[in-house]
Order: sequence, then C-alpha cells, then structure tokens
Amino acid sequence: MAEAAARGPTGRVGLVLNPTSGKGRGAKVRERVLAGLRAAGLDPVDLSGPDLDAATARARAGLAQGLDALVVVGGDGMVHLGANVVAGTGVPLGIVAVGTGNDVARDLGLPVHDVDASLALLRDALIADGAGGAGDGAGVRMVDAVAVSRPGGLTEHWFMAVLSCGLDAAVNDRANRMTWPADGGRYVRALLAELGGYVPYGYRVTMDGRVWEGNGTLVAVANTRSFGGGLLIAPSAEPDDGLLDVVIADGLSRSRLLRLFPRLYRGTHVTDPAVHVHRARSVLIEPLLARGAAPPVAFGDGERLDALPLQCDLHPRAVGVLARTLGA
Ligand SMILES: Nc1ncnc2c1ncn2[C@@H]1O[C@H](COP(=O)(O)OP(=O)(O)OP(=O)(O)O)[C@@H](O)[C@H]1O
Repeated sequence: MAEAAARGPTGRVGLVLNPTSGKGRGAKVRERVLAGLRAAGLDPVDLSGPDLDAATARARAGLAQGLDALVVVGGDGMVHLGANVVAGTGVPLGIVAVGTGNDVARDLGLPVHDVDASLALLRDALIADGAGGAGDGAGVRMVDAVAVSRPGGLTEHWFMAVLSCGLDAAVNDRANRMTWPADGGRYVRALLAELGGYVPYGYRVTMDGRVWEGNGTLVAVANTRSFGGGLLIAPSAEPDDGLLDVVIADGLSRSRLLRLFPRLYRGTHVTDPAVHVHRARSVLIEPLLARGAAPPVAFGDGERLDALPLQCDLHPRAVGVLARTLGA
C-alpha cells in the first residue's frame, strides 16, 4: 500500500474531473463543483489531466503534497482512478457521480446526477470528518478495495467494484478499439461481433485455496453489486463485508446466454444452475486453454487492466468514502 500522506485540517481538497464523462456532463459541471467547494470554505486544487493516466499522475502528486480529501467527478472510471490513488493512504475519497454508469455511487447510496446533493454531502462529511481534529472518520464510510497483481508480483491496480474477464470484457475491449459510431452504438456493434465468434473460455479460478476449473462465459470478482450501468452481477455483494463475491457462469450457448442476460438487471441470474457464486478474500484467475478459448483481457471498474493470470486480494476497509453521517 502507498504511504499515508500528511493530513491536516487545511481544507485543501484535490479535484479530478473527467470532462468527457457522462457524454460531456463532466465538463459542464466543473465551475459549479469548484464554486460549491469554495462556498463550503474548502480550498479545491484542480488536479484534472488530459487523460486518465495524466490525471492519475497529477492526483498522486497532489496527494503527496497533502490533501484532506480527493474528490473525483465523473463515472466509475473516475472512482477507479480515485481508489488507485487513495487506497491505503487514509485520505478519503469524495464522489460526484455524473458519469454514464455510476454503479459504485449507486451501490454506496451516494447521489447520482445531482451535483448539489453531492456537494452538500461532501461538505457535511468533511466537516464531520474534521470535527475534533483532522480525519477522525465521522463522515467517512470505510469500504473494502481489491489489489490486482500478477501472481507473486506487486500491486499494479486497485478496483472498487467489479473485475471481469468474461464475454462482457471482450465486448468492452472491442468497443474501445472502435472509432464509430461515437455513442453507445459501438457497444451494440461490438456485442454482435463478439457473439458472432463466441466460444466459451477456459479458466482455472483458485478462491482461498479452493479450485474451480472449467469452461465458462464469465468470471467476475465483485466487491460491489453492479457493473455496466446497473447490471446486478453480484446481487449479494457488500462493499464492507471483507469478502469478494466470485460469480462464474458456465460455458453457455449463444441462445442460453441471450435468455440469461436480461436477468442480470434484477440479479435473478444467480438462481440459474449454470451460475455459481463463491465467496473468498483471495482469487487467482488463470487461463486454462485445455478447457476453452483464451479468456479476454480483464476489466476492473470498466477500465482495461491486464491479461490473465491475475491475482485479486481483498483489503478490508482500504478506502474511506465521504458519505452520509449518522443522523444526516
Ligand atoms: N481527461 C480525462 N480524465 C480522465 N479520464 C478520461 C479523460 N478523458 C477521457 N477519459 C476516459 O474516460 C473514461 C472513464 O469515464 P468515466 O467513467 O468517468 O465516465 P463515464 O461517462 O461513466 O464513462 P463510461 O461509463 O463509458 O466508463 C476512462 O476510460 C478514461 O480513459
């Protein structure tokens, strides 16, 4: 884990805003968020960058200089950025959810597409957190986060919500490489293309020492319940229970897959005999080519991570999220 950055009741709050999130909504709310933080007596420092990597580097540098909190403005990609910067540092994360998906904010009960409500919550949480000295934690909800590494290696990424290396990840990857259409039509094109060539994948998944090997359509490691903008992939996942929900779907035919897919919106897919849910703290996912096709590159919180094999380790209460305080 990263070194804990110096904290103090300075009111200095790092802001990382994704102007492209929510189809440009991010750019539109910049001044409102900055003005709202200043009106709350805070000193916002804009650490945004031209792309995800640059913004991450700027946020890390800002945190090293000392912040009371890091506030991200955007969708799940920005929460992912925030988690990667603050995990294990003790600096809380504020979320202004104005993205397309906003799965993490929704699962944590935070405002979505309501900038004024987000700002009010951040102000109240920071005041509560600072009461009686900096960072006593009253306005902060501690949630689990997941460190991802190559087996035996150092942590390369963190994720807050869901890591997936199944068919949905293949669709995501293909859609990201397409240049047209500019909107969600890319996902439909990518889905049709992936389904056209779809052959179930071969996996070996080791969960706290227990091994599952087989032919599968999807392996998802979930800390929170949903991904993809409201698909309840792991309806029983809790972000602070110290456990990951590992959802494995057996290798399904195309027609069975299309019948099962709509059930993700209500989370009822987990009652299908082809879907298995395991709980573990440590999950190793490896390709097993003897049992199926090479699995896709893994995505975490909707962002492209790495190819398998990957090790996921749950770190209990590694990220403090600015949240509603008791009685608020
Ligand atoms: N200046 C930027 N800062 C941060 N991320 C950026 C920037 N420009 C483009 N991006 C891209 O935006 C994506 C994340 O967007 P985010 O989750 O905030 O919004 P979104 O509208 O919910 O997007 P999506 O639902 O498609 O993930 C990242 O994949 C990132 O690469």
